[in-house]
Amino acid sequence: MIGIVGAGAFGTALAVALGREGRAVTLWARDGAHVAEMARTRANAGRLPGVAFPDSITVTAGIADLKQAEAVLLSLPMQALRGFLQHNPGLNGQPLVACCKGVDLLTLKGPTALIAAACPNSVTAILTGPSFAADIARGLPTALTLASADGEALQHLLSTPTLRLYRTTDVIGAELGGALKNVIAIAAGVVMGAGLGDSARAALMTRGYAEMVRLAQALGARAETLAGLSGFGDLVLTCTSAQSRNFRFGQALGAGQGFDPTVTVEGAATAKAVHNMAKSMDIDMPITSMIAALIDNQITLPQAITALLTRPLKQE
Ligand SMILES: NC(=O)c1ccc[n+]([C@@H]2O[C@H](COP(=O)([O-])OP(=O)(O)OC[C@H]3O[C@@H](n4cnc5c(N)ncnc54)[C@H](O)[C@@H]3O)[C@@H](O)[C@H]2O)c1
Ligand SMILES: O=P(O)(O)OC[C@H](O)CO
Repeated sequence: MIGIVGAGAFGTALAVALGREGRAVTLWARDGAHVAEMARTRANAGRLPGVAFPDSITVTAGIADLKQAEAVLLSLPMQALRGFLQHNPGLNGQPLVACCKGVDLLTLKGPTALIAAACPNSVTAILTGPSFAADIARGLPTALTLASADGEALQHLLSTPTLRLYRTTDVIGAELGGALKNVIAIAAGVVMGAGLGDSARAALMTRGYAEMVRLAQALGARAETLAGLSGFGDLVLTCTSAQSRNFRFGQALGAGQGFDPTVTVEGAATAKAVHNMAKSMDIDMPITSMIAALIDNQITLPQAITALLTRPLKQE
């Protein structure tokens, strides 16, 4: 049995994709009423409308029901992961696969470091890469990165004919790719929302990628990991699709409009965390820092655009 923590869009989509292949999946959610509704309707109308649960999915509000899982996928928003782990020490010892993208604002740790700190007896991994929950749930072809010190068994456990997992041991590179691209996706949304055009977005994505690689390499990641699915691949997807919540949040910011605060926008907190991290390491991340300042209302949109366009001319 595969355990999944978090019945949001992504956790539910993974449950459906794996369940459709006949694999037994237990999907945990914290809210008993939500679990009861999913059990009754065999769907998660709030997060993944129009997708029926295969028979092999069981839903539960009891975390102990995941005790026998071959692996537990943690599909929670990044800023909720640390608290969840603190309150559920019983997971220690089980293989734990982070499915979240971001950096914890308080500790400046990524998901696998948080898991390793809370559950030192667990094998840890991260599943990341370009994938919208709705696409996965519809059975559309998707390729992801599974990063772990030794992820071969997990790769086979979690791959399906339409959900193809590529394996790497560069955990830090894979998780930073997923975390940092969300910040650049907000910036790409700002560019489009402010009406600066497709050429400006391409420039932003390219310079954004340069700063992603700069920080990741300084933290020990391999540049080729950033060039793969979890970095470049996810950057392209998220910066160019209105399916992305990070992109849509940026669009609203750029257009001076409000945005539903209940929608998960991982890049917002991660922008602040990465800005703090880069500052302490004396690494230049102008786009990320601009987005952090913009979200915090420390600068206005015209000021942000002017600051980026008037940076000293330099070699590419
Ligand atoms: N949605 C996608 O297309 C997609 C694709 C790839 C990766 N991801 C990643 O998956 C992670 C989860 O995103 P999502 O889209 O499923 O978000 P979501 O907003 O759809 O769902 C988040 C779920 O987590 C639950 N939750 C929040 N705080 C919790 C807590 N403290 N304890 C227990 N449960 C809690 C919520 O009730 C909700 O069910 C994010 O890091 C995101 O970047 C999402
Ligand atoms: O909707 P977003 O912006 O959280 O993006 C979802 C996934 O990360 C895309 O790979």
